[in-house]
Amino acid sequence: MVLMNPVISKLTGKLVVLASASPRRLEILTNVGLRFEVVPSWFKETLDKRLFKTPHEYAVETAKQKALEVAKRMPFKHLKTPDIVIGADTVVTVDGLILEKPVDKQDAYRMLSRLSGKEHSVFTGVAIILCHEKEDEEIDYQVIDFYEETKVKFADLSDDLLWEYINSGEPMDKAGGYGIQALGGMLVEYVHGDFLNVVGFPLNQFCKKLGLIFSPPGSLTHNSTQTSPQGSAEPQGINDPAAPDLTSRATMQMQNVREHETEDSKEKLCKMIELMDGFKASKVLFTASKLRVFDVLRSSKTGELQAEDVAQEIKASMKGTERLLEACVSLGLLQRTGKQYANTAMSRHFLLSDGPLSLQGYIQHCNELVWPLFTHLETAVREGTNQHEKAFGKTSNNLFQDAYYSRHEVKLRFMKAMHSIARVSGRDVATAFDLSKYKTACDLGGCTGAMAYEFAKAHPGLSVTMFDLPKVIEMSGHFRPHDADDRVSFVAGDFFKDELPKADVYILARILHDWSDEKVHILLSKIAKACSPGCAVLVSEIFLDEDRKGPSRGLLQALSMTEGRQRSASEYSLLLKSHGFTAAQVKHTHNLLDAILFCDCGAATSFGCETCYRSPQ
Ligand SMILES: C[S@@+](CC[C@H](N)C(=O)[O-])C[C@H]1O[C@@H](n2cnc3c(N)ncnc32)[C@H](O)[C@@H]1O
Repeated sequence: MVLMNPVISKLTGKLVVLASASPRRLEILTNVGLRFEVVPSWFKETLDKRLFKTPHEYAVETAKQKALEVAKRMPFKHLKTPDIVIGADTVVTVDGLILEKPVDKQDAYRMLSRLSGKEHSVFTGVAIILCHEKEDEEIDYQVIDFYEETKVKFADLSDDLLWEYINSGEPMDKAGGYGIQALGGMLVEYVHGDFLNVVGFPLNQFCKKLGLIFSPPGSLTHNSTQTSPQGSAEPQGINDPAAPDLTSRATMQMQNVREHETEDSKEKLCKMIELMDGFKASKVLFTASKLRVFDVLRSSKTGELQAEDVAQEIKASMKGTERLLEACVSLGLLQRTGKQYANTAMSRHFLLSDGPLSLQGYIQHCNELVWPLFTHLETAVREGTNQHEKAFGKTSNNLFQDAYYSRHEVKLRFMKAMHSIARVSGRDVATAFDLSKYKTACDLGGCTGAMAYEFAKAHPGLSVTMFDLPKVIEMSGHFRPHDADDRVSFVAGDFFKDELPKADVYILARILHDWSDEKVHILLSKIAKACSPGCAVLVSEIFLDEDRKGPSRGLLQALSMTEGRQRSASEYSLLLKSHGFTAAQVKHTHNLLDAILFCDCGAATSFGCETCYRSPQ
């Protein structure tokens, strides 16, 4: 018997297409009464997994590409336009690895023994493509996507059992090398989450999503009315004798749609207000930092002060101080009990000038340098140039030599800014990859050495040479940590002109984005020349999403850049590839900077390359 799901019934009369040849997905959807055509996708599953922050993003993107390929092909090859195309992709992940379908029995054995005795995750990404034919016969594709995660634990599996299972042939066409719905069920100790998700399709969430598309929250669920995804009401079922009064139902429906729209527009308004006031919030943070409000509160005996005491300490007016403190409370930078103000955990963490993770240096840089540049944004956009001259009355052909290092206090401020970001992100960058096989590293443009010290701390066998312009090296002593490691040494030079120190790993942290492709090629060719076979290059930057739609931190920074540009991980990979470096591993650290490790494994050993895992050549 088929239990007629009211949501599934909404699809009656529509051309629904499943863009998958998987018999398991076909069975799951047929069992709930869905009528559909199967058009297997021609999309090759070749997306570079390393470019995705999480396995589910990879699965969702693959599902989306599979479904879009079918949706776009059908009007030409099949001469009909589907209403809905469903795509799905299932991956298994364990120990940070994505397991796909095994290529042979040995591969299946490797996968299954990795899963033995452990919990792993099964992710299915699903994409629902709604195809709308427009008046000009163009087709509009609306994509709704989601994913489901289920945790599965395997029992400890003996080699005999594994080989018996592998020889049954079942693992070969299945992600992770097993099928839970058949013999593979014997391997499983427990399942947490949607079982059908492990089989290949998260039916429950799929139905919920269809419910949201065809009957958004608040609308009537009676199957004789329907709300389109855009929110317009469409009364149906005129001939249904059991249907209640259609006019009042349609009116209620419209009311619900309007409520929904009101909620939606309120959310949009909040977002707009946040954007309009964003600059005020930044300036409050900059000013409170510059006036040392957070340090003053910390150094009081009880950690809290009244507004008048703060005003006295920072030598400012009572009225202005009170307004500033109140604004800080509203932004979560301070807390207030009665008349007493105190730091919040966030400000204790990042805003005390001597804290290990202090962002004070960077905040002052934003206030004194980035802020004036942004006040000329309109001209910068019109002219396509950096507004250094307008903001500071000086041209800057070379950002570092002409702008940052022209005056002592500006140089110090810039170095403090770099230092604070390197302190906050350095540990995550330094520990992003296993560098234990390397003995020497060179941090090119290492500034204060903060990143170099983090690398030395994270890798006990590594000596790090910090290389930067002479004007920087002469001041780096100011930033030397009290427990400075003597495996860090300093060399002065210009990386475009001078010979680079020899090293096994070259670190480029926030260097390449400052330069045009042309300059990047000059620097990379110098690194390639200094490199011996087997050496590596570690690039750490904000990586733009591949579609350049985010992260906004990177795209906003680009607006005040001079000759440089922000790039995606694959753009960096292309630049390095032309100098013989292969992108080996990508790490999204969830901190301020991400990282890619490139290797020059042209002369890999007969065992293959341990960094990029390429087979022997
Ligand atoms: C954006 S900062 C990055 C600092 C550091 N790598 C970090 O992540 O904190 C760029 C660094 O490159 C250095 N630099 C710029 N041009 C250089 C050159 N021609 N030779 C050597 N270093 C240079 C600057 O002095 C500065 O320290």
